[in-house]
Amino acid sequence: MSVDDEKAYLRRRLKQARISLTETERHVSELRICQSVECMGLSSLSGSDSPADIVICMYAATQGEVDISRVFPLFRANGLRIAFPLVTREGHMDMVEVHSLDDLSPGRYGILEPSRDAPRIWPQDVTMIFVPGVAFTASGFRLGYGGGYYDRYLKRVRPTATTVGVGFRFQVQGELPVGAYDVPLRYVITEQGVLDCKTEI
Ligand SMILES: Nc1nc2c(c(=O)[nH]1)N(C=O)[C@@H](CNc1ccc(C(=O)N[C@@H](CCC(=O)O)C(=O)O)cc1)CN2
Ligand SMILES: Nc1ncnc2c1ncn2[C@@H]1O[C@H](COP(=O)(O)OP(=O)(O)OP(=O)(O)O)[C@@H](O)[C@H]1O
Repeated sequence: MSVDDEKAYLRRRLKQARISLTETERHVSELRICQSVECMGLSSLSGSDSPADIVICMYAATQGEVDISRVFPLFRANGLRIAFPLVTREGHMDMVEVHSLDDLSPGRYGILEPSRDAPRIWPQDVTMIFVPGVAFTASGFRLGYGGGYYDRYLKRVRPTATTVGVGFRFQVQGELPVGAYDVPLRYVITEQGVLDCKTEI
């Protein structure tokens, strides 16, 4: 199988598995995952930055991705700045600050997005970014929908930004086809806990 065929096969299989979860399975896993997302996000408050200087990038779940939006109110209550992806053109996205989930409306690919007119976050200001995906490895490699959006975006954030993949445990694969553009993530959160990708092989 060619690398592209292998990626296409994995995307099909894992997207199917994601939407096949029962409502209860999804609910239980999402609650556990959100606890880790909460801890990880709030850990950014223990550094020297004031909360207003901390920018956390979230995402609006689509196609059965883990929905982490329930942590939004807690992050906001702690004064953190939250941003969501906005597709700007094919293969490219920016992050836009969001004050309320009501600021989001359906955009490209039907995903909830912030307004095109709202100010963009400077990628160098990103403190932490939660990254959805179709598949991950314990070493932090990630397979997305194939648009290269996160691959390109992760190259623009500051090197000290904490990059965190979010998925269900079955999305963690032993190996994935790795491309030259792939930027490995620092952590991967699943319902079984947090994988520290620096210590995983
Ligand atoms: N929740 C979420 N938001 C995100 C991403 C993501 O992966 N998840 N992105 C990260 O990339 C960007 C959007 N990228 C996407 C790229 C392709 C498809 C998609 O559904 N592609 C179709 C085929 C193309 C089409 O419908 O035009 C498919 O997969 O079948 C969705 C999102 C920005 N926002
Ligand atoms: N930094 C980059 N500059 C130019 N092209 C890139 C870059 N990153 C990725 N690409 C291209 O984008 C396409 C998709 O890459 P890949 O299959 O790794 O996407 P993905 O990680 O599955 O998708 P996404 O990041 O949108 O979820 C590939 O053809 C790749 O060559």
